[in-house]
Amino acid sequence: MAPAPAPKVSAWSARPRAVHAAAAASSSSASSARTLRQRKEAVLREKKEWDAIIVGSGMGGLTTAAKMVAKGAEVLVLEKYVVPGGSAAYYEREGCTFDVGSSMMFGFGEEGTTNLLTRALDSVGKSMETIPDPAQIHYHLPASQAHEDGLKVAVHRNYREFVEELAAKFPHEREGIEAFYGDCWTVFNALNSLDLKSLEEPLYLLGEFFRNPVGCLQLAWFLPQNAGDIARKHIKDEELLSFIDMECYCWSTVKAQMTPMINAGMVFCDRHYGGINYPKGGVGRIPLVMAEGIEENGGRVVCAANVSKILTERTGEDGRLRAVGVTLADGEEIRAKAVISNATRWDTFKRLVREEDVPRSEVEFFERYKKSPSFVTAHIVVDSSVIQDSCYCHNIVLEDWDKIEDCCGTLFVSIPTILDPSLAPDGQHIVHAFTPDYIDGWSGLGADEYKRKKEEVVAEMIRRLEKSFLPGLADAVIFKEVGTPRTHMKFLNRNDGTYGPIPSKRPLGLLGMPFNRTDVDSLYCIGDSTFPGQGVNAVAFSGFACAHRALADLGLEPRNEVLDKGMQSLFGFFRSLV
Ligand SMILES: NC(=O)c1ccc[n+]([C@@H]2O[C@H](COP(=O)([O-])OP(=O)(O)OC[C@H]3O[C@@H](n4cnc5c(N)ncnc54)[C@H](O)[C@@H]3O)[C@@H](O)[C@H]2O)c1
Ligand SMILES: CC(C)=CCC/C(C)=C/C=C/C(C)=C/C=C/C(C)=C/C=C/C=C(C)/C=C/C=C(C)/C=C/C=C(\C)CCC=C(C)C
Repeated sequence: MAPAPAPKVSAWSARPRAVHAAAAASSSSASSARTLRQRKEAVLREKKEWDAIIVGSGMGGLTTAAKMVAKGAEVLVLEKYVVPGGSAAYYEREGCTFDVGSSMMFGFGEEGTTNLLTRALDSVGKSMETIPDPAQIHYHLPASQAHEDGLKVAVHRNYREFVEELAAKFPHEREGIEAFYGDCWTVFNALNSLDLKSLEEPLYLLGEFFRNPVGCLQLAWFLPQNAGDIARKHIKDEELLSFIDMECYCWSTVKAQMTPMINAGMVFCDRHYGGINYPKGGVGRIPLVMAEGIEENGGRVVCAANVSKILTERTGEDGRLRAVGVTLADGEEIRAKAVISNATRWDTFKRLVREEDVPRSEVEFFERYKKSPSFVTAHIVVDSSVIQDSCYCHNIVLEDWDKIEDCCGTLFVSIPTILDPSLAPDGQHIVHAFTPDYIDGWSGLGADEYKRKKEEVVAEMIRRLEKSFLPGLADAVIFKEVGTPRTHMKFLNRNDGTYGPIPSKRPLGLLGMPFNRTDVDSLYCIGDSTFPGQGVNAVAFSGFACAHRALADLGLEPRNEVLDKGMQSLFGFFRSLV
């Protein structure tokens, strides 16, 4: 994840990106700000009350909006930054288009029900050209007695090819490998047979149960389990178990024993089923195209609109607390029947909601989950001669198994120009290198010290890349832009720049993760602080689920009040066990 100063984009508009960028290039920053302000004022004059306001236009927010406008709801998305997308946005420099953070797209295939990005676009009448990635990741892992030159494994798009490659490195564990990934397929096939909607909506849940009891029971079985426990049932080799830890860590930022099995099933199979697919023109195209579709379906996506408070009132005979709208940083109040927050839970309940209104359930969430680290990221433009033809787009580098979870331990590297050369000028490649780090080490530094520390960290990244698979990298660098946890905090509005929540202690699978409703009526959460957690396809699921639940509460989808109440109590009971 990354990045740097604001892209020179003048205003959000429902136009193709080329037009958008061209408009940007011709605008001064003062006129950009004016255009954004004028558009915001015009949109706010359109209605006195919206069906739903969505705070933030990350992929969680946009997916929710897309599913809601498709059912006729009047939805306003408010984004603090100048373009939509959050972690999936883009910026442009020196003729290159950089992905701010997300670059490995799950859920972008053609088949099944788990391809949530494809389906969210489809719901607003949009589709995108994608480029299939032949491998999800190429791992460059520590050397051992058995693997003297380091453990090198490519996770091929073709499942059998991947299993054969791994089994060739661990022949004595062939059965364990087949059994562990086989369990992952059981999870995935069950997920991929459901019409994915809100688990908080009992009519839907009962319908799915009667349609597909085996799939639902399989999911219920795996729901409280973690990937590490299942792996340990089948596999004994410590090096292979460390490999499974890395397979989990590189997307969940925790090892296998802390990673919910449902999520592992999703990630370890979607990469072979639908495959990893890169959107032509860069990841930042997805939010632009989706926002365009939302607007074409009557919704509004307004940028440079910073929400400073979620408005609550005690209304109705029951006197219960309800969210009734938001206040913007410029003091403007906007009313809505539902407020949906795509900000992290820390930002939502420690900044946007008044302290006296924070429900007990949210305090418990802060006890169960803590903030994962942020990232130091470098977008490096290099002479293309340094990237060999055999190089894959996504790579992981680790030299010492004990350092997998350390700050700056695991090094992630994407080279998106391998898939889409149009992102950089001819003869150049983009190397996006990033490594986990906490805000603490970056807070309170003076300007010179901050700059020096950035240089040091990036020099070390380049040194490691030269040693592992990019010899000659240092001499090939043309341009580099470095982001730190401070950058993430500032531009992505994420508390301490965190990548998302991680369990404070060993979780019961996904049971501790809250769904979309909160204990403040009409206030919902989406994004990575809700079920099923981090990841673009995961936050897209939170959007599908939240849209369904909120539409039911607005009377735009079927609901049954008695069953709803029973379900709420049941979930409350489950969570008290956790
Ligand atoms: N696949 C990858 O390579 C990769 C890499 C990085 C991140 N990701 C994933 O992306 C996920 C994040 O998606 P998300 O949708 O939950 O969140 P997000 O952080 O992407 O988007 C949240 C949006 O809300 C906006 N916002 C926050 N507070 C606001 C306020 N007060 N007013 C107006 N706007 C506000 C932010 O500016 C941001 O645009 C992470 O979980 C991570 O896993 C994936
Ligand atoms: C209620 C009861 C009791 C029962 C019932 C049962 C049932 C029915 C259940 C159901 C469930 C469900 C539906 C679930 C769902 C889930 C999901 C959808 C999930 C998803 C997930 C996803 C994910 C996790 C993803 C992730 C991803 C990520 C994070 C990524 C990342 C990446 C990165 C960081 C990059 C890397 C790079 C390089 C290597 C360079």
